[in-house]
Amino acid sequence: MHLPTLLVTSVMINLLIGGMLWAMYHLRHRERCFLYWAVACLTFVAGTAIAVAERLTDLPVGTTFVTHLLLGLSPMLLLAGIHLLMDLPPAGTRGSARILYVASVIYLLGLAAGAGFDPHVPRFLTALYSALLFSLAIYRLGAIERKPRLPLAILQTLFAIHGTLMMAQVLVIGLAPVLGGQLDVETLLKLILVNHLLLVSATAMALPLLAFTRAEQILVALAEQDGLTQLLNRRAFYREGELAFNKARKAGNLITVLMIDLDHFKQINDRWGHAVGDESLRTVADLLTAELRDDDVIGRVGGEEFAAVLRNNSREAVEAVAARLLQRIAETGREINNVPVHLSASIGGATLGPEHGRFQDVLASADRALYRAKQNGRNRAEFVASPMGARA
Ligand SMILES: Nc1nc2c(ncn2[C@@H]2O[C@H](COP(=O)(O)OP(=O)(O)OP(=O)(O)O)[C@@H](O)[C@H]2O)c(=O)[nH]1
Repeated sequence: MHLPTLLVTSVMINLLIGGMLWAMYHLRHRERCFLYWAVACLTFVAGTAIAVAERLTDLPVGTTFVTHLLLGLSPMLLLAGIHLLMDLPPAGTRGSARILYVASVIYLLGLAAGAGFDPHVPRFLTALYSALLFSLAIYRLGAIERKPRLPLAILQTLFAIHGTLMMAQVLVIGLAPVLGGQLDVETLLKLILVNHLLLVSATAMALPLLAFTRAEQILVALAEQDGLTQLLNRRAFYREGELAFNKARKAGNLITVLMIDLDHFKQINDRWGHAVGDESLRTVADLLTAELRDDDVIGRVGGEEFAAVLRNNSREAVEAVAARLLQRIAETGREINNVPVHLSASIGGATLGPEHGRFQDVLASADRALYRAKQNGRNRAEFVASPMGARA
């Protein structure tokens, strides 16, 4: 392996990838994560180029410091780009931020103190610092809740291999003085460098994949969301409800559908205006989200009509939930936007029974119960009697 050839190849690959990311930054309406990643590639190129120049000419001592500063900055920018893309706080959690600051200060001081003495010292420090950054990146990626799973798993794997490789470099340099002639340090370091180059290229390919799947995920979420209340829209609610129905059927569990319709909503709009009407809808949506469980399915299925699928509940428990919802809607909706709206709702409920062959059948039963609640004076809940729903 000819080292200058390796380094020049590295510069070329990173220039190409950096250029590609730079182009993506412009094509993707200046999405800043691409800029960070492009600059990460370019700082790596600059660091490597200075390292080559250092080998070929007699550059002053300070250049080693600058070289490694750039090489250490590169994974840092990579991590910052991921934070931007995934809407994570810039420095991560308080614990990881502290680790990052302390490590960065030690790294800088170590570089400043050791760069002039032995060429292996800055390589040792940069590898150690990079390994730490890769570990932090794995940790931060693991903590992301809404995941585009595949690209995140690919990136975590690449970071794990890269971090291990950097630790191997640390070990090789660290053990060299102890093992003396038994270790062919230069050959091992070249081997690590080749793998490092491959990993840099693979990581740069995985980053746009992460950005694109993330963008698609956001678009899909928007297409399934009701713009006013952020609840599931009708289509998404039906799909999720059907999934819950099929799961419950298979497992022999209960589910209950609640149809929740606001009372005399037309009058609220007519009397107080659409802004108050909209705020009332948002208030009820927030209330449903707060009162129901995380794994319940909640949607806005019509203008002033909401629906929920409650999982694994007995009829008695669901009746108590409905009563609590009515009470909370009346309490919270007494005054909205400083006007006495006196909001109330009617609820129709149906628990999965043998007569329900499809999810739509449970919905139809809940709709009939809702009709009864409206007929019987509103601000109340009615349930469809079901042979299976009665026991639990
Ligand atoms: N502000 C606002 N109003 C809406 C929205 N979607 C539907 N509506 C209104 O909701 C009202 C629904 O009226 P109706 O279907 O007659 O029902 P209601 O007045 O609630 O009467 P009952 O359901 O019988 O108690 C209509 O006036 C719609 O214009 C919305 O997104 N925002």
